[in-house]
Amino acid sequence: MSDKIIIATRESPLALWQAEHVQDLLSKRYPAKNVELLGITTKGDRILDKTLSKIGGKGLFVKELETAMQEGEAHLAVHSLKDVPMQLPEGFVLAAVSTREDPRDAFVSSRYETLESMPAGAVVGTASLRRELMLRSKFPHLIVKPVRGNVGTRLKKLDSGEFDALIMASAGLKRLGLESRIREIISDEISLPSPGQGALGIECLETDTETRQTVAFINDEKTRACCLAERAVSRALGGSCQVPLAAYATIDEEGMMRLRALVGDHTTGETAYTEQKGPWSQSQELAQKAVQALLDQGAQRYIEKLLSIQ
Ligand SMILES: NCc1[nH]cc(CCC(=O)O)c1CC(=O)O
Repeated sequence: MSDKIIIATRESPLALWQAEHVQDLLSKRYPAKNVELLGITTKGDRILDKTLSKIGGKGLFVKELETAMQEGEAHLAVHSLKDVPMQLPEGFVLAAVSTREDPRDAFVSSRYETLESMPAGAVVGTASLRRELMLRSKFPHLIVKPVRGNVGTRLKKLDSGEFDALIMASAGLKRLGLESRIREIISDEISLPSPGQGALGIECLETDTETRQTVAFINDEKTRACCLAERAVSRALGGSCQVPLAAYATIDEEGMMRLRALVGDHTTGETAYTEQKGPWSQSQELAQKAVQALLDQGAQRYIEKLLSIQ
């Protein structure tokens, strides 16, 4: 066994926190090993002037990390699972999915206490079509404005008065020690989370059995089943930032999985929604049922319309 483990990571503060977190877990588990980080700036980090859905989506944040693994410069990459494309490139696997930080969205504002209390015409910043759809369908009196950049950049834009509020992932804010910025955790009944939100995904080469075994202890089976069900729904429906889609699964004490998913048209707020329940051992079947239920409600119509205007 080699005595070094190299983790490829993006260099945003959140990505670094997450990579350092895994570095910590690995160092504690394997005190004899040297666990290092390899910071990489991805195309997604460099192009900041366009919305994510227009520049090609999630793949932009992981491709360079995958190249580093292919070229033997790193053993594994740590990602926010929700940023990982639904279909990994040939030759890569999700070696581990960690337990989740809070998967819900957060309301961040210095002007208003809650999303509900915002008056007509107030401006909410988000770069996510899923959050835009939620706002359009449930809070049509609010104005949605795109915001990009990492967590810190977005908060600066909020503080400079460009927006009245932001909707962001609670997980990112908590990890960065910015929990005090959260005015309200938005219920998952109001804002259904994104596939994989709050979980970390560890990616490595499929053939690298040593790394796969090394990181296996970080994997949480139930979280993995939930996230894979969510990702299966997303994959079947186009699976990218270009489609406003939410999918969120939980498993109760009796082992029953509850999978909720929605997809819609963020320009009108129209939404197809489904909820499926069954034993968590059948999570992939539940995902298929959810997809079928969404298609039965005309989900294809939203997806085609979106893809045609891009
Ligand atoms: N799309 C960016 C992104 N990717 C992961 C997180 C937060 C951490 C997570 O959800 O696991 C964020 C920030 C946000 O959506 O506000």
